[in-house]
Amino acid sequence: MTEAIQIDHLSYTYPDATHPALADVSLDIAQGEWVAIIGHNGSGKSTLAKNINGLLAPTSGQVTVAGLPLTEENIWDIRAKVGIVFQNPDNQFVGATVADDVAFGLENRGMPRDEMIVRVDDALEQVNMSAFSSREPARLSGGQKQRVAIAGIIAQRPDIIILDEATSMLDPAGRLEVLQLIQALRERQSLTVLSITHDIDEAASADRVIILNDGAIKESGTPAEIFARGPELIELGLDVPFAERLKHALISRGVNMPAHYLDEEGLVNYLWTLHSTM
Ligand SMILES: Nc1ncnc2c1ncn2[C@@H]1O[C@H](COP(=O)(O)OP(=O)(O)OP(=O)(O)O)[C@@H](O)[C@H]1O
Repeated sequence: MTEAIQIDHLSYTYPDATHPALADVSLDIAQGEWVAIIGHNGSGKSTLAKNINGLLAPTSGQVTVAGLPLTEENIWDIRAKVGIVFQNPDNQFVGATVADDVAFGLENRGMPRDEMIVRVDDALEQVNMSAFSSREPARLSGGQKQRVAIAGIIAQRPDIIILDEATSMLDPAGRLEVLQLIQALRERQSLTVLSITHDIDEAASADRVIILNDGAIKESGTPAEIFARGPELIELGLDVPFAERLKHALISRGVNMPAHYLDEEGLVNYLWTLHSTM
């Protein structure tokens, strides 16, 4: 099976820097996998994303995307396979209406109008925004704006979507909207998702979580494996899910709690069993 993204011994040092922003990072992401990269400010997350879509060229090492080595000749083919949703929904709009905006990338590729209309309608339907196609993007909520930005990407039928802090400016409802959309898209098509995030709920939605620390991979595992290391995460300056923090607070007060990771629902269910045996 082709890996969606292969990163082999990637190092990157900014031209004016003495310390590498990425140091010997190796990572394979399978087609259809959802991987979340977490790490404190300055750990190298954005630098990694920029090395994956060719905005930066590795100082050493190799990046391969959908089987294509990232080189100057392949860069446009690779960018057609990788869509990036950025942090600020307001900076992503170019069209006067939602439909124009979703069509923009297709127009740039010179797609015939008939095919373009079908793709735009299909993409808006997939993000549940068909009813808004003639609206002005500026008047939408944050979550709706990010859904339109995602429609603009899926209209181009990429293999990989990178969410670069894509939910960080949204309120909790908007964040949930976007995460549920990504889940739904993945159920319908084999989409590889790489989310770079500070948001612990977004990381918890992934198949695998990778912790970057000082430009290197510190840990990699399922969300449950990673979040079970609560105190270690706090030491790395990372957020810990509410349920995990509560569990540790209860342990420190002498309550007997399971060692494995519990999400909120799991914690509530466990606390009920304690209550019923008292
Ligand atoms: N243009 C640049 N020139 C020099 N150094 C840079 C540049 N951009 C980033 N760096 C440095 O590279 C390291 C990694 O930065 P990067 O932005 O990739 O981290 P990050 O994990 O994405 O941080 P954040 O969560 O704040 O976005 C940091 O030490 C940062 O100061």
